Parts: sequence; structure tokens; C-alpha cells
Amino acid sequence: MKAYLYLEDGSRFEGTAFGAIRESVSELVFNTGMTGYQEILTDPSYGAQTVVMTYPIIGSYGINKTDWESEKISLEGMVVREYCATPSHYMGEQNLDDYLKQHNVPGIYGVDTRMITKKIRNYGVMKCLLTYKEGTDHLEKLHDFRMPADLGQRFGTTKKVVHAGKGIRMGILDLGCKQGIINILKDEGCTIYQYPWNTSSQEILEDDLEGLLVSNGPGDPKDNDVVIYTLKDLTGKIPLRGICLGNQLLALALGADTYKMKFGHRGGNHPAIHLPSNRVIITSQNHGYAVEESSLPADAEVTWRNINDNTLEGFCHHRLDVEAVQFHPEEGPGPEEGRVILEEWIRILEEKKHAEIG
Ligand SMILES: NC(=O)CC[C@H](N)C(=O)O
Repeated sequence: MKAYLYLEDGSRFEGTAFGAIRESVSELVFNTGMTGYQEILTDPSYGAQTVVMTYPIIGSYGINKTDWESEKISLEGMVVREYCATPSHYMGEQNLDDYLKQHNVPGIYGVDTRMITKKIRNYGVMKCLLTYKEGTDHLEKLHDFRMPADLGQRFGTTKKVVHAGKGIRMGILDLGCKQGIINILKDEGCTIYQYPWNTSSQEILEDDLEGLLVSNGPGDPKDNDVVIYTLKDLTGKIPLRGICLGNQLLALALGADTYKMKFGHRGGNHPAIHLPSNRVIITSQNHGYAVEESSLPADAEVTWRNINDNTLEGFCHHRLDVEAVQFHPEEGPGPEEGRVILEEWIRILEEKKHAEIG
């Protein structure tokens, strides 16, 4: 069956439908990962977005039981150059087409993904319509579409969940937390308190945590007024850590500003420099917003910067015990070099606890 992808700049791409047959309007972004489509599909931070995979063949290793970041597919559509319907991998359980159908997510293949990516790079992130009929009102549909403002409330846990462990008590303020983050905290032995987005600062403080991690999540960070208010209240009362959306929200809580990037960073090949040590690591990334470095309070320290475009990739505030990174130390998908950052956060909070006990 034919499918069409219409972009906000007026361009139209004809391809073949796969996955669910459902018209969808969303924001179009590209990901440069050569592998990792299962993690990308299930990463809640892609809520209300359609992803173009720049790697030309997608689906070749199928879908497995372990490489998921949440139980649902979060994105609105998938665009690929060539779809492989006959996957071959010892862990593969299902093909991508069936998986998309099962989760009611549409896809299109056989389109020039290189040209689409170049358009996004030149024009910036665009709205897109994935549909099955040619039409004259398509551009209107695109113009009428607005990214939902409640995305940060849609993908996280709806009730407090506790995962018992033998180590320190870590909270996660869950705005769509990737499973990879939870898995690392579990590996480190933490007892994890996973909180819904609207949990009050008082409720969090009552659990006597060693630290609170603000998770990744979809949408514009500035849409999360309630969370920013909560974080403002928690600042200085409990060690705060953040990943991606969490990095942006902690910066906003400190009075800094965020902005929408032209086309963002999505892929597993982003070099970031750790400024205090002058060391570079290759990071996994998925973000369309960034913290405006010059807006950070004077006593905050910029700790990480992206080498490709010099954007801020992490900061800390020693006195208030706030530390965050814009990239994904838990990878999922991508290089694992950043994992030590999360492990180090836990180790230092453990040390602090033992020092306090004496
Ligand atoms: N992965 C994330 O947490 C993404 C954060 C935010 N939604 C952005 O696009 O910048």
C-alpha cells in the first residue's frame, strides 16, 4: 500500500506503508544510529515525534525481549529507506512491521531518507503528516498541529513505585524514564523510589532519600511548570541529579533558560568534552532543546560541552549539590562510555551517606 509523508516546507515523499495503517501528524526528527531502532521506538522522549532513521536498512535484527526502554512504543511514526522483513538474529522474536502494528504505530519505507535529513538540517525540525492519500488540505493539517503541552505528564509512572535494593535510597522523578536508567540504579543496588511527575516536594523529602534523579522525557522542558516549581523547592534540601530533560528542568529551576535547537542531537556518535578533566567521550543523545549556557547562575559550573556545536552538555552547582548531563549516560542505544557518570553519582552519594553516619 502506498503511503505519503508531507513536510511543513511543502515537500511530499511517496513510499510504502508498513506497521499500523493510521494517519499521524507529529514533529519530524532524524536519528543517526546505525542500530538501536528498538530502543528508539520505546524511548518515551520521542513522544509526539516521527523519527527518520538515517541508516539505510532497518529491521535486519528484528525485535527482541530485552532491548526496550519502556513497554510501549512512544513515537508517532517511523521513516526508513529500506525495511528488512526477514530479520536474522539469535535473539530476534518478531519483525519490526508486526511490532509497529501491535502498538498501532505507522511507518513508511522506500523514501529518500538522506534528502529528508538534509531538509531537516537546512530548514530545522518540521511538522510532518504520514498519510495514505494525496490531498490538498494536508498543509493546513500540518499548520494546525501543535506539539501537546502535557507530554511530560503522559509517559511516566502514575503511582509511586518502590524497587527494593540493599544500597542507598535514590528517587527518580519520572517524566518518562528510560528503563536503562532504572536498570543501572538497580545494578548499583539502590532502593529506587519512582515518583509520578506531580509528586510534591514534601512527599519526596519524607522518604529521606540520598538523592533524587530527574529523568529524561518528551517535549519542551518549559511546559513542566509544576515540576520546575517542585525542583525549586527541593534545591539545596536534597542532592539533585538530572539526565536530558532532567538536566533542562534543573537548569530552569536554578533560574536559567532553555531554547529549541534547530534540529537537535539524536544518535550514538556525539562527542562531548568533560571540561574539568579535558577528556572526551562519545555519547548517546536524544534531545531537541538545550540549556542556554550564559543564563546559568554565576556560581554554577559548566562540566560538559558538545564538540560538534559547543552546546552545553552538562553542569553542576557544588553548593546546592545539583549535577546533570544533557546526554544519556545509560546509552540505550549507543556507546556505554557515559555509564561511569551514573555509577560515580551513586558512589559519591554512598560515600556521603557513610560520612554522615560517621
Ligand atoms: N531525552 C530527553 O529527555 C529529551 C528532552 C527534551 N524533550 C528535548 O527534546 O530536548
